[in-house]
Amino acid sequence: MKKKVGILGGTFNPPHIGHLMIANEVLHALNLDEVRFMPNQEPPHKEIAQGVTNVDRMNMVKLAIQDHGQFYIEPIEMDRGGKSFTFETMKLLKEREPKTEFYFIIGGDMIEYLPKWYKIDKLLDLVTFVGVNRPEFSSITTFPVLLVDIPEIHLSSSLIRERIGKDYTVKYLLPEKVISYIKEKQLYGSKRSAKNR
Ligand SMILES: Nc1ncnc2c1ncn2[C@@H]1O[C@H](COP(=O)(O)OP(=O)(O)OP(=O)(O)O)[C@@H](O)[C@H]1O
Ligand SMILES: O=C(O)c1ccc[n+]([C@@H]2O[C@H](COP(=O)([O-])O)[C@@H](O)[C@H]2O)c1
Repeated sequence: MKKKVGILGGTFNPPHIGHLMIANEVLHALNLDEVRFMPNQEPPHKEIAQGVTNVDRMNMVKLAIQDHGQFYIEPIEMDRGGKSFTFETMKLLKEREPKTEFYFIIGGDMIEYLPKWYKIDKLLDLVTFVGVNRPEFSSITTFPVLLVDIPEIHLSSSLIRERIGKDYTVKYLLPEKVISYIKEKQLYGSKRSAKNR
């Protein structure tokens, strides 16, 4: 039997419970062997908020996934310079692991963006896209996307960055270990002495 691997590509700035939940939902819905969290080096379509290094994003993802036996990190985009076009990445992964079936997991915002992805038609030959619903975005698309219905969570890394910047609570929105890392490194304008977590 072929190995079935989910890939959750993202900027993870920072990783939050939405990411963990969608990865776990898809893992079980499609009976995957594992899900790999794949932080991009340079997102093709947006700027990375300042003050956070690639190493910080990698470290935060590692901390976020460490308690789940079927979650792994995929460092391939961090190991390669330049913009992280998914087509280039998946071509490389397919060369390395020709027998693996890859399922690329995306939320509603990325489903809407699919027409603009680099070499999307060729990418569709390399992966099966798996879409999950996300509040305020549509999952309707003319592209072949396998939809997995998940409990919706109205949460984003942007909201977490904004709250931390205002010293407002983020407890339960991301793993405690990631919150401690953010405080320790004083990311997103957080202060070590912050009263709220
Ligand atoms: N709450 C959510 N519900 C469904 N999908 C999500 C959710 N949060 C993130 N995703 C999906 O996870 C993947 C990685 O997302 P990303 O790391 O960019 O987080 P984000 O919360 O969208 O970040 P930002 O607010 O900085 O743009 C994307 O495919 C995105 O659609
Ligand atoms: O290859 C592309 O053209 C492309 C365009 C937009 C997004 N992606 C990838 O989609 C994943 C989710 O993106 P994001 O912004 O939600 O972190 C991440 O792995 C991105 O590199 C890829």
